[in-house]
Amino acid sequence: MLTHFIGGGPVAAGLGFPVHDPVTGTVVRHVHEADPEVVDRAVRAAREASRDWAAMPVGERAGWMRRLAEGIEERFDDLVAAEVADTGNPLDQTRTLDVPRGIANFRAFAEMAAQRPEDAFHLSGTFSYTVRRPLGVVAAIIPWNLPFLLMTWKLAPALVSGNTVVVKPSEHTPGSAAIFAEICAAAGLPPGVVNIIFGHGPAGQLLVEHPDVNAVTFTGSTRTGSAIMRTAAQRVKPISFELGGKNAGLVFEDCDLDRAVEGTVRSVFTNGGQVCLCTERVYVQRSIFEEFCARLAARAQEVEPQPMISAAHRDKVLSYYALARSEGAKVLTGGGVPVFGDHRDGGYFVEPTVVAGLSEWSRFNREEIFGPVCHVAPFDSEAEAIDLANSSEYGLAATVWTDGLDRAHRVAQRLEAGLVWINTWYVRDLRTPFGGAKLSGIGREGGTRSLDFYSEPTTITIKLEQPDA
Ligand SMILES: NC(=O)C1=CN([C@@H]2O[C@H](COP(=O)(O)OP(=O)(O)OC[C@H]3O[C@@H](n4cnc5c(N)ncnc54)[C@H](O)[C@@H]3O)[C@@H](O)[C@H]2O)C=CC1
Ligand SMILES: O=C(O)/C=C/C=C(\O)C(=O)O
Repeated sequence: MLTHFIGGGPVAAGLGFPVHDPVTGTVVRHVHEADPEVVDRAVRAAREASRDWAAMPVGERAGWMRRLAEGIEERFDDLVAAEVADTGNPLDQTRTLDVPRGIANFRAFAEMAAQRPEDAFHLSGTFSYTVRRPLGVVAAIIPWNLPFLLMTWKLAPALVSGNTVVVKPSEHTPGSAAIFAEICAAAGLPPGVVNIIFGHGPAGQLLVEHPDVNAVTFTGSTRTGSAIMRTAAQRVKPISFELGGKNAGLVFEDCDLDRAVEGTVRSVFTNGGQVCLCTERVYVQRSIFEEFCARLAARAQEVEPQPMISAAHRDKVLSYYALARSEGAKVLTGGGVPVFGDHRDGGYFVEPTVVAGLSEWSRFNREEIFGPVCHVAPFDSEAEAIDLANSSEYGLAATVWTDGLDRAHRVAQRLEAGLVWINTWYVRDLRTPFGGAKLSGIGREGGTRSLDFYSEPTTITIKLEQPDA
């Protein structure tokens, strides 16, 4: 049974719960569930480690980040195997995206923190400069879709900024976090700097409400973000949220159609649509609408189905397929459950699906589905396309497909989204601000934005003696 990692060692406490393989539906491992005592123990361990870790020069902490990156490299295959077993994500994607990003996250934030200049200002006989102090103990609540990528995306900047951390991975995906605990122990990371507790939502809630937790970083659903915000509000804890999306793709008639179709296939179906950045609403200029739809539907039929994370999530996605039909949609392809005739029939698969014909105000077009599915609709003008894209309560990401340089920039700047990709999708530079507007989140992480969130500035102003004339 997987144990918590507290104060540098394993802690076997709390009841056990099973984790299922999404590909077959069978149990892959059992895990301890954190109870109030475990949560308290983890936060106390983090607090005890906090003073020495915060006092360490940033260059030394950056050295620890590089050692953790090396530890990930050494355990690369184990991490990939654990991640694939828990998530059902494609092996190739896990080898090229999820685990390599863990390495990149630690290396990138080590460099950015070590080289970061501080603010300094000179004003009429005074000199002001800013120093940054860590927040203390940070709670990191992680989802299941890209678990290792997202855990390390939060851990690296929090740690290098001098905070100690208690991580709660998703109940569906504890495996890679448990291996990361072994990596921390093998590297000799000071006990209590990283603590990992397992469990469901209530364990996360206990962590967020713990009086000795100073800040919360969360990626996941808007609904849970809202619950965490209510809890954190009681002690006015800083929060950083990356939440859901209902992302739009805009396909203009002056696009490279091959590139737009392939890019949309990627942006809709990657990871079974279980990435917050995936496109769920595609708007296509009317002159190319029929051709685009036919080509997208044909390509969707070639996409290898991927399991959803759980039976409950599969049922949720299927309920949206049913909803689309009941709302009067035309199903261009998919809409059901694939039959393989092998062990995968016990898993949580759904068919890659494209639908059309629904109103913008249908539930299907308003709510995040988080599956391999999109709705396609025509538009007539650039202004209408922008209005349609912005008509969502979410504002995370958008894609624009056009060969018109002026149009690309004009449209991108008018979209109410934290991230806009032009003629591409999901290209990441870790130095850029990452996050969303409206229901998609609060704040931005990435580069100096992460370092800002995980630290508190103090401005120091000194009166200068005037030099002798
Ligand atoms: N990145 C994203 O945009 C994601 C969106 N989702 C969406 O959310 C839906 C529900 O999936 P869930 O796995 O339930 O996502 P969730 O957002 O509820 O879970 C994410 C994490 O939050 C924890 N958590 C749940 N309730 C909590 C609380 N009250 N306080 C503190 N931590 C809490 C969970 O244990 C997990 O570690 C999915 O169907 C999908 O639509 C899910 C995962 C990621
Ligand atoms: O940082 C990335 O590259 C990806 C982030 C993805 C999410 O935050 C998500 O799917 O929730």
